[in-house]
Amino acid sequence: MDLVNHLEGRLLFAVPKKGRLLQEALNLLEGADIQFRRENRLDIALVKNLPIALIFLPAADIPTFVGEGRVSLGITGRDTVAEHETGVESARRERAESGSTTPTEGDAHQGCEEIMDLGFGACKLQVQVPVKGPYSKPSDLIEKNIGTSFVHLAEDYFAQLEKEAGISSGQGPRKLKTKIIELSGSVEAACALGVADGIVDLVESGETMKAAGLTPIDTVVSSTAVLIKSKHPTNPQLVDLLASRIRGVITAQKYVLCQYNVHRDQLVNAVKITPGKRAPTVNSLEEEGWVAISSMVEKKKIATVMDELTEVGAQDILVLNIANTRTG
Ligand SMILES: Nc1ncnc2c1ncn2[C@@H]1O[C@H](COP(=O)(O)OP(=O)(O)OP(=O)(O)O)[C@@H](O)[C@H]1O
Ligand SMILES: O=P(O)(O)OC[C@H]1O[C@H](OP(=O)(O)OP(=O)(O)O)[C@H](O)[C@@H]1O
Repeated sequence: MDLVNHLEGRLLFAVPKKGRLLQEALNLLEGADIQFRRENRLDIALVKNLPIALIFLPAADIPTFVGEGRVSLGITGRDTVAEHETGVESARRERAESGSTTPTEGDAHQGCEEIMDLGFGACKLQVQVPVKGPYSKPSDLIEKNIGTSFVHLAEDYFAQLEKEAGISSGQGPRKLKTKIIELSGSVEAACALGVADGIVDLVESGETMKAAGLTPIDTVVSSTAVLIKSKHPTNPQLVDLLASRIRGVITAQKYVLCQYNVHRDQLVNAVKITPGKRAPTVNSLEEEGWVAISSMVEKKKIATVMDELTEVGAQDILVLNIANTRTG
């Protein structure tokens, strides 16, 4: 089937085609009951149960498609959104300063709006230097060579440093004294191979940089995966519906339901321990003086909460996983 000709009337939703965000993004789509089958080697998949087409794109390109309004919705890293928006802004500024009338990427750009943090893909874009080297603070790298895949964020960062040091006359790559070298991957190898004095690259566990003999000296951006939308989506109601479903899945993943019985004398203390998202549900038990409480609790806090409930005399404490939610 020629899928490209079946996109009419469908909301386009961009999903990372590979890499770190792919699996978690697919899990979210499944949780939101977005049903599709991706044919081998095809980067478009029609959704069976909703008027949506999924477009599988490199995570770094998704802000371009969404920002220009070609695709209405996307899942990508906040770092890629920041890089794209910074690039557009810098192109606009350069153009305005030069008085040029040649169209640039920024002309088609309406902008991306972040709908929500998706809670996975946490990483930091950091300035890294060789452990056994002469650089210990970011300003030591002014006028040096910097390797990165995030050229616009790096340019902005060093423009700011140069300004603070009283070296540069303003922003923009042409005025920068520090040399930003664009690399598309394995950025951590650049220092050891003599291409760069320092790098600006993503770090999660820190293992890659440690193995490459590098150490962080600053963080440029902290990132997680985000759901973004274009300024003028083709079907705003469907965007809201999908956002609501995805929010429900994320909440379900983040919380558990805690149920227990406690004596009415301890009700105030118990409610302090499990205040719930809105408020706990409290029901009377058939047994005189006792109540049954059920409340949503953040998964990461549940062990401590159970300890504290036990201390106030709670009994029959049960913790249940939540399959899905729609909460206020
Ligand atoms: N080590 C990491 N830990 C967690 N998230 C990361 C990590 N590296 C990257 N990310 C996140 O995942 C996004 C996609 O990066 P990833 O390297 O997986 O993409 P990719 O499309 O495979 O790109 P490339 O081919 O350049 O590696 C990044 O923009 C960032 O938000
Ligand atoms: O802190 P860590 O958990 O070790 O992760 C950091 C590494 O992950 C990313 O690279 P990726 O594996 O995507 O490879 P690439 O940059 O060479 O494409 C990033 O560019 C670092 O190299």
